[in-house]
Amino acid sequence: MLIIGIAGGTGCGKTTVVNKIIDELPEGEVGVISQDSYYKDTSHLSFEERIKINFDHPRSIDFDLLEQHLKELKQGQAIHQPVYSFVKHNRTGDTIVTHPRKVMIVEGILILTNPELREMFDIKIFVHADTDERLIRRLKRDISERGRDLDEVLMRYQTTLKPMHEQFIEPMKEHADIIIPNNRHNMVAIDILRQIITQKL
Ligand SMILES: Nc1ncnc2c1ncn2[C@@H]1O[C@H](COP(=O)(O)OP(=O)(O)O)[C@@H](O)[C@H]1O
Ligand SMILES: Nc1ccn([C@@H]2O[C@H](COP(=O)(O)O)[C@@H](O)[C@H]2O)c(=O)n1
Repeated sequence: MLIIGIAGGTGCGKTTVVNKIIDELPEGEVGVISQDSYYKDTSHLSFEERIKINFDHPRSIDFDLLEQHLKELKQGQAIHQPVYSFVKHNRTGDTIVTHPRKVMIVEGILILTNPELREMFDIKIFVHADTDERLIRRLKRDISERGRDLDEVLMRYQTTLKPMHEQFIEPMKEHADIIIPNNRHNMVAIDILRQIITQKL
């Protein structure tokens, strides 16, 4: 199994890059684990308490479960990946059965901050897009898909997104094997990745 970690700030285009890689490789060869599925269970908190959580800090992620699941996949076992709701700010209680594949991609803003997880990646990728570009994309996406409004996104941006990005995410470029510039759609980078993956397989 080839394990690829794809990190980068919110809105940089991680999910988009992952989907393009899936499109480029034979069907059924690629599986995906999203860090978003591993936000800690917050069922014990009220909604008002949940919205105050700093979702851009590594402590908001259940890295133990993420690591355990990746190990199980590596051993050939299927896992139950939690389903996360950005509207409820909590896991839904549902899970998706994720089967081991020849290529497993782990994507998320903070996945390179965890040393144990980092060790498990055969290839570490950092997707880069400029800060203003990411904020514009985030605004559009969170308003259309995640039930947010302008004030919510901007408040979160100023209080947690920007400072956490500078403290935890941007420095992780140092650990990356490949940095993909993604201010515009970058099909050349996807093609190079496809070649690297095919060669390694
Ligand atoms: N290279 C790009 N150029 C323009 N828009 C993009 C690009 N990559 C992604 N997007 C858009 O930006 C938004 C956020 O992208 P997404 O892949 O969800 O980012 P991430 O997973 O890193 O948060 C989506 O609406 C997506 O369609
Ligand atoms: N309840 C939540 C949980 C997370 N977020 C934000 O999601 C971002 C990470 O997801 P991407 O798909 O953008 O990589 C992160 O920046 C969190 O602020 C949220 O808004 N609400």
